[in-house]
This record gives sequence, structure tokens and C-alpha cells, in this order.
Amino acid sequence: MTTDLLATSSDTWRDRAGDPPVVPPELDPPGRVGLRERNRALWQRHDLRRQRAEDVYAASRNPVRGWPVSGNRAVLAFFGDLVRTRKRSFALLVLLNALAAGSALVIPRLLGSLVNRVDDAGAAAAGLDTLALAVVGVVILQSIFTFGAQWTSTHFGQDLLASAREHVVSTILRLPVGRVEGASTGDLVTRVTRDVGTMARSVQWGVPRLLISLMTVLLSIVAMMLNSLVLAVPALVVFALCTPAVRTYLRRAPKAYITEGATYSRINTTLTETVEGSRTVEALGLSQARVQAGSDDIAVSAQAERYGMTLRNVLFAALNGAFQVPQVVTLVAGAYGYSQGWVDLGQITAALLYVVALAEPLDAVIGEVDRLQVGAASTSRLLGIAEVPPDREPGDRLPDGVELVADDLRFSYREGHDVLHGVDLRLRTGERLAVVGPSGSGKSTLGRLLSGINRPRTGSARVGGVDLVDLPLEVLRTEVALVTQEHHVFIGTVRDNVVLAREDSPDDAVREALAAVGGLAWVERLPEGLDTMIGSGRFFLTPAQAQQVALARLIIADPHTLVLDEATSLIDPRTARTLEGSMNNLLEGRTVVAIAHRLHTAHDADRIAVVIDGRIVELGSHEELLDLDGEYADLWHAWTS
Ligand SMILES: Nc1ncnc2c1ncn2[C@@H]1O[C@H](COP(=O)(O)OP(=O)(O)OP(=O)(O)O)[C@@H](O)[C@H]1O
Repeated sequence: MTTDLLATSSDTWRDRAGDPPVVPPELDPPGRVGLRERNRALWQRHDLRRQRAEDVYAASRNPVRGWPVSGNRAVLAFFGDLVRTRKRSFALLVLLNALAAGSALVIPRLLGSLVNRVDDAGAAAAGLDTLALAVVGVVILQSIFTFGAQWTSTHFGQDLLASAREHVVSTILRLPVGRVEGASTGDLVTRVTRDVGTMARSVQWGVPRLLISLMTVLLSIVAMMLNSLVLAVPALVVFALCTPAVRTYLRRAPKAYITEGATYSRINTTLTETVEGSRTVEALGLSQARVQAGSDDIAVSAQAERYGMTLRNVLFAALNGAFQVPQVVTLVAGAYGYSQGWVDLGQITAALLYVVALAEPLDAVIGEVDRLQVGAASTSRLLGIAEVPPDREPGDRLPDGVELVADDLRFSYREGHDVLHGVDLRLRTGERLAVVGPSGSGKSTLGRLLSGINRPRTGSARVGGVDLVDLPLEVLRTEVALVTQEHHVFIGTVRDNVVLAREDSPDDAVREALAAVGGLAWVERLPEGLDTMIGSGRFFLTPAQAQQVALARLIIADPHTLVLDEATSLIDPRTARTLEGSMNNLLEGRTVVAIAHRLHTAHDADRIAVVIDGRIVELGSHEELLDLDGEYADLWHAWTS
């Protein structure tokens, strides 16, 4: 039997998809031909969606195309660790649940004795009161234990959940920037939103409820056997007959739920792309195509969900039967056993009550196992993030000096396609170096390598003799920092946004940094000055203001080397010149690499590196390069003419 994603347990989906429904000729009047064609088209579409769901699953398991998904072992080890570190509360949880379940199981036995007393006409009146009182007493005890068990379970679940969330956040924060940028945004967003939520629900509710239900089932079985082995066997045999259905479900469910998660990632990726590229979509009239792409993703996702639902339905149908049959079997076995004198009426009553009472926890076990399967699939996707290989292993060595030296840098975004071809560069401490060159020549890539964002394929970029990518991130950022055209404003006050790298900075330092980039005047005009809330949905900053906040943030971070990747491009030329002018004072004493389109930046720089096709072809001052009459001179004449 295949475990094909969209085949049901009997493979009917695949068969049906391959062979459109056959209508016998005598029932096929001319009017039905259209219907048959429509059915055929429907099955073909279904087949296509099934194939695409398979592709989504395959892509989600391919570490080159998608982010990793952990295996079952990693998920079990993760939950095992969470539980192991909470041994005491886990033990209390088990004890209270055992007491609650155990006391519940005494009740059928007491009721059985009550029936025997009533049956035994002579002694009827004598023991009835005591037995009835005992039942009431046990019910009260059971309520107390149940309350305690629920309370402990909730706290245990919440504690587990908090740790799980912390784990996810810290894992994501340690991801290399290069890897995050290379990932599909939709996938990452889906993992940290939907998957965290699903994992959270299964950890908080699924784990404790499964424990409670499992314990109740196990103790019920023990109680049934203690009550009467003869009456317990038929029910146990029926339950045992259900194991193939459960095993089939358990074998197939992980794939189904991982595929569901991957299809949600697809939906989010398409949606994010559409929103991020909305201008292009509008300009090229792509709305209809984007809507269609979204609909296709949803159709594939619905197909994956249908498969999961079919698995659940088949399982629940099998188990529902299994819950009803034991009651009849126990009654028949009881009647026969009673006629043979093997069991008394009390035992039959107790056995029937146990079987009836067993249905609920068994149902809960199956329900929670399903919930945990969904949670486990989400957890494997979340733990998969931790399997993203780090692009650096920080060492212990700290830089001895501030000189930045690049040696034979080669780098490729795609294997076999280098965009830098052996760049050598020795920065002079405190100099302003402008990097110029045609679009796509590799200027930004060089900037990323010089600021330690990416690891070169070969060669090295070292500061004070230590490879940038061998430095811990917090050390790296105080050595060299990259400021790009993207300036994210985080939700928070202006102050919060400026002091990100050094949270204990005093307000005077914040104002000084803002003043240095020409941003203090508008900040002071804000309703609450430094305390004004900015960021998504709050006070709106113009791109130029956002850029000033970002630059002020860098001044507070205080690295000795700055790589400015067209940092002033979003500001109009006059403001840009002002900003650069005010920055000049502050940048004094720092080494600055300015990657620029506008050649006036180059004109002001101490040296200029001209990058063409991933190589530095000219390096020198403005005057030297003009005298050279090469690439730079051409660019300069074109710019000034
Ligand atoms: N994330 C990426 N994935 C794949 N290729 C990339 C990526 N970023 C840049 N490239 C390619 O690498 C080459 C160098 O790009 P880079 O951005 O470094 O050039 P640039 O000189 O800064 O260009 P521009 O001035 O237009 O920003 C280009 O061919 C570009 O298409």
C-alpha cells in the first residue's frame, strides 16, 4: 500500500484521480456527456492539486530549496528535555492525575457492590447506607484530586510553553543574517506565527490532557482486569483490533501535517511578494495573475487539508465503532458468564460501567494524539530553524588594532557564479574610501563582506588580525557596522530606536547623535520629543527622518569603521549633502567606506575604489584617478558633463 500524500488508506483518491467515474452506457443519455466531461475536468484538476501538494512537501524536505524540517527524534528529544528539566512538577502532575483517575475507578466497583447487596435480599438494608456514603465520599475526593490535577496541568503546560517560545525566539535571533535574507519570508513568518501557535496549543493543552487521559485508560484497564478477567478480555480484544487503523494514521499523519504547514508558508510567501511588489503589480497590471497565484496556493493547501481530514475521519470512524462494540460484547459475555456462575451481577455492573467510562478517555487520547501530531509537525518545522547551519563559529580572539584588511575576497550567491573575483583592499585607519562603479559590479557585496555580514567563499576580511566572521556578533558591531538603504524603524519611542545598540545611553548622547545627523530639530518639534512613539502604525517618519534615526543609532553604537551602502540615497541631494556634511564632523577618526552612486561622495573622499565586474580596477584619490584617465575619469566626465 502506498503512503502517497493524497491517497487515502485504501488509495481511493489516487485511483479516483486516475480513473474518472465510470457511468454505465445505459445510464448515459446524451445530456450527461457534458456532466461526464465536467467530472473528468474536476478529477484532472484534483490530480494536479495533489501533485502540487506532493511538490510542496518534497520542497519542504529539501534543505537546499527550503528551510530544514527536523525529524521525529529531534521533536521527542525537545519535549523530553522540557519535561526532564521539570521533574518535580511532572511527578506532582502524574501523582495528582493518578489519584483523580484512581478514585474515579473506585466508583464503579462500589456501585457493583451496591448491586450485589440489593441482589442479596437478606442483607439489603444493613450495608446500603455505608456503601452510599462511601460513594459520596469518593466522589468528593475525586473532585478535589481532579481540581488539583487540572491546576497543576495548566501551570505545567504554561511553563512548558514559555520555555518552548524562548527556545524559538533565541534560535531565530542567532540565525545568520545572510541565511535569513536567503530564506522565503513567507516560510519564516508562517513558522514563527502559525507554527508557534500550533506548537503552543499542543504543549499547553495536548501534553497534559494526553497524560491525564492515558493514565485514566491504563488504570481503567487494570481496574477492569481486577474486577473480572473474563469480562475484561472481550473489550481488550476489540480495542486491540483497532491498532492497525491507529498505526496507519500515525504513519501518515506527520507527512500530512508537515505538508499543510508548508502550503501555509506558500500562501504567505505569495501574499508577501504581492504586497512587497505592489508597485510592480500595479504598473504591469499583474493583479489578476497575483490573485490567481494566491487562489492556486489556497487550492493546494485545501487539498492538503482534505487529506489530513480524511486521515482523521477514517481513524475516528474506526474508533467510534470500537467504543460501541465492547459494551455489547461485555454484556453478552457477562450474561453467559452469569449463567455459568463465573461472575456475579456486581462484577457485570462494574465491568459495564468501566467500559462505558473508558470511551471518554480513549476518545480524548485519540483527540490529543491528533492534536500532538499537528503540534509535532509544527515543532519539527520550528526546530528545523535551529538546523540552519551557522555561517560562523565565533572564536575567542579579539582584534589587536582597528585596521581592516581584505585579502583575495571571492564570493558567490549561487554556486559557480562568483560576483567578486579576488578583491584585495587595505583600509587606512580614519580614511574615507568611496566605492564607485556601474550597477551590479559588486559594490554592495564588497560592503557586506567588509562588514562581516557574509563569509567570503575564499580569502578573508580581517580587523586587527582577526577574521570578521570569527568575531562574536556583539563584538563585530562595535568594530564595523553596515548601514544600508533600508532603515527599519522599530515600534517604540524615538529614544528606544536610537539606543538599540547601547541601551544605557543618556538622553544627552541621544540628542547629540540626532543633532549630528541633522535630526534633532524635527525630533524636538514632535509632540513628546524623544518619548514620541514611532514605528508601524505610530507617528509616521519620512524616509529621510527614518534614515536619520538609523544613522543616529550607528553613532551611538560607535564602531570604528562604518560601511555606508548608499546611506543617503533616499534623501534629496541638498539634504544628502547637509547630512553628509554634518556626518563628516562625527565620522572624523572613524574609517568610512561609502558605497555610492553619486560621484560627489567620491570627490570628497580620501581615496576612491572603482569596482568593475567584481574587481577593484582603480584605487587612488580623485586627482590621481583623473590623472590616470581611466574608468573613474570616464565616470566623472559623464557625471559632470
Ligand atoms: N541576494 C542575491 N542573490 C543573488 N544574486 C545577487 C544577490 N545580491 C546581488 N546579487 C548579484 O550580484 C551581483 C553584484 O551585486 P551588487 O548588489 O553587489 O552590485 P552593486 O554594484 O552594488 O549594484 P548596485 O549599484 O545596482 O546596487 C549582481 O549581478 C547582482 O545581481
